[in-house]
Amino acid sequence: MTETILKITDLQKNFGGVVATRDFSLDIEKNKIVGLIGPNGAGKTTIFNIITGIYQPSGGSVEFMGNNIVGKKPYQIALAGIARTFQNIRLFTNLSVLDNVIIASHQDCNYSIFSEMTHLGSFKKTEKAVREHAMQLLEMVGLQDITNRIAGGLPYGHQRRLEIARALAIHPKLLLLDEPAAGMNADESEDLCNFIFDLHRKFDLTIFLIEHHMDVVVKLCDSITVLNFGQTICQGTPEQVIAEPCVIEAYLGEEE
Ligand SMILES: Nc1ncnc2c1ncn2[C@@H]1O[C@H](COP(=O)(O)OP(=O)(O)OP(=O)(O)O)[C@@H](O)[C@H]1O
Repeated sequence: MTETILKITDLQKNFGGVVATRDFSLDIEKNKIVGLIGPNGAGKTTIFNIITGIYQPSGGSVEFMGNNIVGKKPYQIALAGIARTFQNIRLFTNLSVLDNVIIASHQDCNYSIFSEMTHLGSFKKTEKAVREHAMQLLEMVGLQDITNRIAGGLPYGHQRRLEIARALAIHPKLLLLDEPAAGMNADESEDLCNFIFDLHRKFDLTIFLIEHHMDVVVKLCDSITVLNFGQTICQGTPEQVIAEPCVIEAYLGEEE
């Protein structure tokens, strides 16, 4: 039986006179990989920003695992189980690879300020567990040999992997990836696809991704939604979507 993990209904977002999202609805089933594509300015990132609580919608609803998440703060949504990466990678560039993941894990800890200040009891145990978990995540994303390197000095592909390790540190059920293959060549994109498939399997994750590289979207996704001017113009399997004349005109034509 299928289970809807994210239900978006009639979402609207206006920025003054600009309608960034218009009557957008989408159901995402648990354990699927779903793509969101469309030309620049179509409203894709705005949808991610609404799901993650960065923007409040002008109308409509977003339900995650049956609960309305509109109005919740970004950290509450993260703790509920939605993690994301950004179009422009966000890391603590002056900190080590390991510390970047440890800091991300702290969002998920529940020790008190008192135990933190006194370094007593649960804090010590939690710190040890956090560190071990961070190391496990770094191993999963293939960065286990460079845990002491400074994040800002890593090659681009490694920074992407580190950002994903940080996202995984909060034990998400739904992972939003905003243009994970941006700036990658064909070989790097191929590696990324295998990496995402691997994560999807190992962590039992549902993945919702924005991507301009059509080969990546077609390879990864169970279904794709195409957006133009804030509205869905087409939705279906990769094969259905790439055969749609309106998609070729609005998106693929532009790429060519
Ligand atoms: N904070 C904001 N203030 C005003 N307008 C905004 C804001 N954020 C987005 N917009 C506008 O909303 C529209 C959709 O932008 P959005 O970034 O969601 O598009 P996108 O599909 O993600 O584009 P890209 O592929 O270039 O990242 C654009 O017209 C954009 O200028």
